[in-house]
Amino acid sequence: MAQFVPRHVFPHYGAIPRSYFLGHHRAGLSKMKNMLSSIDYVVECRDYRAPVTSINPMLEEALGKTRRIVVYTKRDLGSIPQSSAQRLTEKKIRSFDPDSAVFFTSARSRADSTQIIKHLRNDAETLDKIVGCRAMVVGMPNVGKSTLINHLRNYGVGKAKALKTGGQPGITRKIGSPVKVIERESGSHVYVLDTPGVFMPYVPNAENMLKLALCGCVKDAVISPVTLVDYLLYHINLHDAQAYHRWSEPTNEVVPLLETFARKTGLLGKGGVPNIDSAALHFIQKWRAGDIGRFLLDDLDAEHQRLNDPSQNTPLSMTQALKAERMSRKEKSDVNNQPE
Ligand SMILES: Nc1nc2c(ncn2[C@@H]2O[C@H](COP(=O)(O)OP(=O)(O)OP(=O)(O)O)[C@@H](O)[C@H]2O)c(=O)[nH]1
Repeated sequence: MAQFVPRHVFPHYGAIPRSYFLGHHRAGLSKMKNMLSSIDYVVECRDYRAPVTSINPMLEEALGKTRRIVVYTKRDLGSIPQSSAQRLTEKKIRSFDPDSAVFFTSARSRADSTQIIKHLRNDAETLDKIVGCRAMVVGMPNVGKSTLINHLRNYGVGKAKALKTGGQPGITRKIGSPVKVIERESGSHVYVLDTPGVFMPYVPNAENMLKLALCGCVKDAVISPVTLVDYLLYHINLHDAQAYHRWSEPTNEVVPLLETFARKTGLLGKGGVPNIDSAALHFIQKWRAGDIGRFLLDDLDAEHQRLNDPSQNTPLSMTQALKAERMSRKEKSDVNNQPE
């Protein structure tokens, strides 16, 4: 049998939507900015599977110089615990933020969250604050902010879950009340505030939009699930084309893969016809649960080069991003209104 050759380039970035900036994102961002003067720390969450792509330049711009802790969430979905690959990956990720305290967390690991508690507890600059220390947890939608706060509370003060979490973005819509995560004898306790996930007004690079959608930062209905699985398949094949052997031989063809997947998992419509969209959503869910390989969607070496090359590294300001989003909407409506 001929040897399987994965695709080295993903062929169709064409008609992918590039924005998902909702009313509560805009309102949340503006409220966060107004609250900054009463905040000691920003805890910025990024997704471990897309450590560079899940940085939101809008948040970086808005939150400016406030002291920052960077937390890469969902570590369990991006690497194998204690492996040398994990150590190397995390060394590279750390190098992106040499001036911030950087943590990697998995909701399954108590030790990961405890490291953050230790850091906050020992922070000399907030030890003697009479009113206590306030940290605001920010990041893209669905990145795991509320989950992180629940864990910090549980491991810090032994209390049960305080915040609602869920598999789709937008569970948190407003800035929450302070949640105590550390008690200090001095009375300078540490409180953490949850915030609504904020997306960008416009994502200049269509591939980044696919990565963010796969990580769950945009609602599943925004991009066709079959396109998402096609893009995921491209990545899976580059890492381990055996990862889906339960359902299919290695393949670069998304529809036949989804047909066999639907047959083998019983996702059939009328007359036993495979339900392709439903199969695509289930396939993505399996990957999000860590069942079809654990790897990063970002190429860290390429990202490192890009970040060090000023000609390739011009993040859009909020105004530019909003303008780009308006232009893209106008282009779309012009195309739709053209006579046949
Ligand atoms: N496997 C895994 N899943 C996680 C982890 N952290 C969070 N999740 C899951 O990710 C989903 C989103 O988590 P949330 O805590 O609701 O995310 P959020 O950032 O508060 O979301 P918004 O309400 O959109 O702002 C939930 O299904 C969590 O169970 C993690 O470390 N590992």
